[in-house]
Amino acid sequence: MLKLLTSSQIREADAYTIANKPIQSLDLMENASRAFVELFMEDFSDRTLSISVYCGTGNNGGDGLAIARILHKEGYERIKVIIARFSEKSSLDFNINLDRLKSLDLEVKEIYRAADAGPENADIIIDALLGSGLNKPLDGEWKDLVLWLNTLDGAKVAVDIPSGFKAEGAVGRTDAVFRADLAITFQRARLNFLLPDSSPYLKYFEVADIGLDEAFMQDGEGPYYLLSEDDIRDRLRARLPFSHKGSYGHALLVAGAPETMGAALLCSKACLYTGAGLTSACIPAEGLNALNAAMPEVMAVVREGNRLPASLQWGKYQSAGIGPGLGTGDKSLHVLKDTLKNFAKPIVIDADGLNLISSNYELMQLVPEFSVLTPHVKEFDRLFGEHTSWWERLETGIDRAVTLGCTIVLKNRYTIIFTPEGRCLFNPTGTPAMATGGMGDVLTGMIVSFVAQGYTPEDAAIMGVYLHGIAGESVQGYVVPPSRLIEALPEVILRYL
Ligand SMILES: NC(=O)C1=CN([C@@H]2O[C@H](COP(=O)(O)OP(=O)(O)OC[C@H]3O[C@@H](n4cnc5c(N)ncnc54)[C@H](OP(=O)(O)O)[C@@H]3O)[C@@H](O)[C@H]2O)[C@H](O)CC1
Ligand SMILES: [K+]
Repeated sequence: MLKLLTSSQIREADAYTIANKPIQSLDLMENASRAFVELFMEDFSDRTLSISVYCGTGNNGGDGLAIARILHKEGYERIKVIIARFSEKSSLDFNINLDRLKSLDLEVKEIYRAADAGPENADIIIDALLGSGLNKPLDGEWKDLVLWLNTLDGAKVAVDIPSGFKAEGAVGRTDAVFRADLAITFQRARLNFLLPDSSPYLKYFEVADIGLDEAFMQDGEGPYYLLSEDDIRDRLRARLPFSHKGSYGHALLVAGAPETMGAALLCSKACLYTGAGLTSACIPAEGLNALNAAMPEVMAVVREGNRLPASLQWGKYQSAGIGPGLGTGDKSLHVLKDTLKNFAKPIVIDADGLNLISSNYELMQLVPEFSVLTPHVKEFDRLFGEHTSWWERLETGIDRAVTLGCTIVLKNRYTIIFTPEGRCLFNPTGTPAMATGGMGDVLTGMIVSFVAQGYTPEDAAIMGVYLHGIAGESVQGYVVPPSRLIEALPEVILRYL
């Protein structure tokens, strides 16, 4: 897991690296600028594109000057540098890079007011005005310049952080932020890049390694981490010789209503394809034909009149999940209550299971410790109250996971897993093509399956979320139908052994 850091922690890592490695601050700026250019060249390889680099006079601006110089060396022919002299101060490394730039045959313009900028019709606008040094919202000349840049047609690329964008903390709705198509950021993704509140200001980001001290960063304070494939390799166990279906657990999925049997079918199939030894679906009688026809491998536990059968032997299941397509009527409420009371082991709760708890919050007391709750944003807010920013949701998620002793999986482009110990893990896998109904049902089935196989609920959530995203990425196309994703699972999981 990569530790994710706040801007001030990255600045500490910067200072630590300079103090403890044989590297000067100017070299770090050179590293950062080279790393930026390497990634930039992959996206914009055409050397005839016109590029305007807008620089402040701090170190973000210093990066901009170094980037302009390196791009020139790389053969980009049409580079212009515009320096915003809106502050009397300038950093040492900025000044040195300005001297280095002056020896080159490049157009450099210094402006003292936003109104002096332009005309501008460059193909690419590089924003090196302000980076991690931002300490207040943009106003005055800065704001005017950024608002004007936002009106231009060129592709917009930010150095490190779009100017005016808060890398962490609640992102206020403001226009005074450079609206970047791409940010090439240094060393670690910024926390707010991973939250939907960044979407008006940033379409994509890439991370450039600039050589900051990794051990120092990993030891930093704070609950935020980014999952990586090593986290799956470290957890996933091979299926052993002489193992049999009993070795991989029996999973029970309490799901479906006559009109929403699809949800029950998807989560049961995902459970089966993720490797549970046995999968049983507890479904309404009306869905029995559908289950038998669609999935001969899955066994049925039939709910007549939406009542759990008295014969249900709870003890024979190693894991259970409840909620997909269950409905929110009174009988579904009884089914949920009985399941929570009788199963009495960590359980995966999704969709209508969560909606029922939202409207009957006393049920939360019945939720066994170490259970996994898998809300999307609306379900999260129904459960824990309305939020005005995703940053607030991060704070709530950490707090509730600890107080409830549960893992909470807040589903999104970068799904966030809050663990009972108070960690907050961002998942990088998945694609926007996965934004379609039924995806959540699949994830639930996967997590239940991993719990059945003996993984802890927290590990099952980590593996389920990460592999769900990888399986989604493996299906090519404009949209990923959940049933196609499920079919990719056995092969995708095998890659991580
Ligand atoms: N470790 C790294 O990640 C490295 C980062 N590098 C680059 O350096 C910047 C950070 O540079 P820094 O000089 O610290 O800060 P900025 O360039 O972002 O800002 C400069 C000064 O601007 C002032 N400021 C802050 N907010 C505003 C505002 N809203 N309006 C006007 N002015 C503002 C502030 O100075 P004050 O004296 O006014 O407080 C800033 O100090 C980082 O983003 C990277 O691009 C290095 O190149 C390599 C290592
Ligand atoms: K910037």
